[in-house]
Amino acid sequence: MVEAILDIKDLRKSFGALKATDGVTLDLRPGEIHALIGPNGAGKSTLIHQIAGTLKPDTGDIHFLGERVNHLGVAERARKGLGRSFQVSSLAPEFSALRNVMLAVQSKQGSSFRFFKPVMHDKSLTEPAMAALERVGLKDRANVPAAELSHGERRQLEIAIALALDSKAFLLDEPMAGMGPEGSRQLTAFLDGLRQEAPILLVEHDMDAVFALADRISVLVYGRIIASGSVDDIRNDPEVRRAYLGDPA
Ligand SMILES: Nc1ncnc2c1ncn2[C@@H]1O[C@H](COP(=O)(O)OP(=O)(O)OP(=O)(O)O)[C@@H](O)[C@H]1O
Repeated sequence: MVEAILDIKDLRKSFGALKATDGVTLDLRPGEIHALIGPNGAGKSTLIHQIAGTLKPDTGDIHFLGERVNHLGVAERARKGLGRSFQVSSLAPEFSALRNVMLAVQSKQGSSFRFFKPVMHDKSLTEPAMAALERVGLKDRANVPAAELSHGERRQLEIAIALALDSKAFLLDEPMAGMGPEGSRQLTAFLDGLRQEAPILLVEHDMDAVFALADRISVLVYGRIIASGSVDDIRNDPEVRRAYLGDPA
């Protein structure tokens, strides 16, 4: 069996009486896009935040590249190669797109201060940062402050940062949100290729994108995975159709 890059076992998280994550077990294998779908409030973002390290699970295990990472903070997980793009952005809004990616390159190189070189002229930072921006289609927006980018462009910028960090897996929470049809098409094509580099756990409401991209789909309802399988399995699953895809009960 193929070793999973990311392995989640029996994860649980409650907010008061609400079981937002209720015993979730799933994995992410090399080369795949594993989509996580479910109705609003099903617990998709809560799950992604626990995997990324921004939220602490009550119980359960998260293994990344064979190592238990429950105790690690978000920055440490990112440095180990867990790349992410969230609904709530983690960008430095006043910095340009380029500078935001350069910060990631710099953190990966392990040097937080450079006394002898003005950073914006340091090619060891600017070149990989520009390359990452070019890959996500933001080269022409490199000098625009993150705060002035559109919602969709900020998502692209977060993916560029994840690329610059040499991510070994990507956690993407609704990357299509706020994109027009053309933007969604471009991002779909980009993610299609990205899976070769590192597998993607994709939370997405855009079902066209999910059905076009996913190798596997897991369906989350009330914090539980009610079904997991191929696109065809999920499309034809009567319980999924009732709970999520809108069939009458
Ligand atoms: N910090 C919190 N405190 C209390 N309840 C929370 C908190 N975060 C999320 N919840 C609740 O947990 C449940 C799951 O929310 P979550 O945002 O994970 O769902 P989701 O599937 O991502 O929804 P959407 O598709 O709308 O983004 C919801 O009922 C939500 O109200």
